[in-house]
Amino acid sequence: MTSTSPAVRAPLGAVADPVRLLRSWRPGEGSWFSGPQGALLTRGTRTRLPSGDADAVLRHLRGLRGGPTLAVGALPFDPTAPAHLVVPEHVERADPLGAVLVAGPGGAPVSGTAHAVPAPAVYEKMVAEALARMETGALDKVVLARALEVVADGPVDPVPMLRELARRDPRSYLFAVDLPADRPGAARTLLGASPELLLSRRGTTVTANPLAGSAARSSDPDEDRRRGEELLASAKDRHEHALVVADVVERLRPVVDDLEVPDGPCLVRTPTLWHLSTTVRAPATDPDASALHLAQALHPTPAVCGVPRPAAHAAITEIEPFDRGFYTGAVGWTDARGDGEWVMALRCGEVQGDRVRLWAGAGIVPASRPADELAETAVKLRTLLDALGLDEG
Ligand SMILES: C=C(O[C@@H]1C=C(C(=O)O)C=C[C@H]1O)C(=O)O
Repeated sequence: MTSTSPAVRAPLGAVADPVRLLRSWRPGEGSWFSGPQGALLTRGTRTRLPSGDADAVLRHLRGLRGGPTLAVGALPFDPTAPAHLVVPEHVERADPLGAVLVAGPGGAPVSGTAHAVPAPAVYEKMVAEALARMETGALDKVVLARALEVVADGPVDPVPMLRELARRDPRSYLFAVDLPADRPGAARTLLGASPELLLSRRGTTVTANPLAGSAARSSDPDEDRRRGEELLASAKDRHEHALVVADVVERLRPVVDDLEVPDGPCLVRTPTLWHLSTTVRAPATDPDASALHLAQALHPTPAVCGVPRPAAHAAITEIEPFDRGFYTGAVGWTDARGDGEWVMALRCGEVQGDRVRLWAGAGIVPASRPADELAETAVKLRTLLDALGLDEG
């Protein structure tokens, strides 16, 4: 059995007040993660890990004496690209933000311009191109994304953005990951409010919660309920969802025993969208299969890539006009016991200096229509645009 520091071993009980902890996050100083199981704030960098190799990371963490024995960071969409993982100097944990009202001033509206990459009409052509590839039978599903480049009139402060994301959806997986700056003096932060758990391992339980299949919410409660029910009954969305669950199950089965898989999806909601959701669970039996190992066994799932994976990955590389970087990768932590939580890097943006880049994608299957998929990405972009107080343009 490995020894771990009290900070890491502490149950996710009340160690600190989550709202106070959220308010103390500062860009360039550490990272923030919160979700239904609790909140975690890191400060400082004790070691920057040279690679995301899960065996090497677990060995490193188990060899540490004193200080936090966990690594936090981000895995890129492309599993062959470098991960960003650090062992922090300090870790503080707190209860979940839950429904706690994150009071105080909301987001600070940013003034500036947003430029779509590519233009919306080009995104529709990208979807049409994916549909043409599907006709040959080489591709069953692919997730295609687009980006918005915001150029602000001055430096963008991610602190009020994080608070605003928390205020709007305290139950989401909220994150602000300190990334290595690529310009001197400007902290670089990946921040967002994701609805999707890639994988967690806590004590004796492994959990994955793939989402796929989406519908915009409505401010009218009857219409909102109708849209949720329509999504749950939609053959197109259930098919899109089933492809993801099948892949997650196929990749988890060899590495865990006794996987529990529900018969069908249920609905989950964010402030702007309904999603189809399936939670799969298994007992955690292998002490050396850490949360990072298991997350990497799944990533990239067809919720963000497609089926078959090689053809979908190739389509994304050829059709999307940018490198996704950490968007549709995963953010989170893994510790010396093997516990950890990795969340899909979705509904997020990267802030550095006066620039913010936001992304959103949609799963394309043969029954998809380009205009609907464009509309879905527009709704997904709202999460970050609302935190910035901006419109798409
Ligand atoms: C790709 C994104 O979301 C993913 C795609 C979904 C879909 O196509 O229905 C739903 C949830 C996510 O797995 C995104 O938010 O950018």
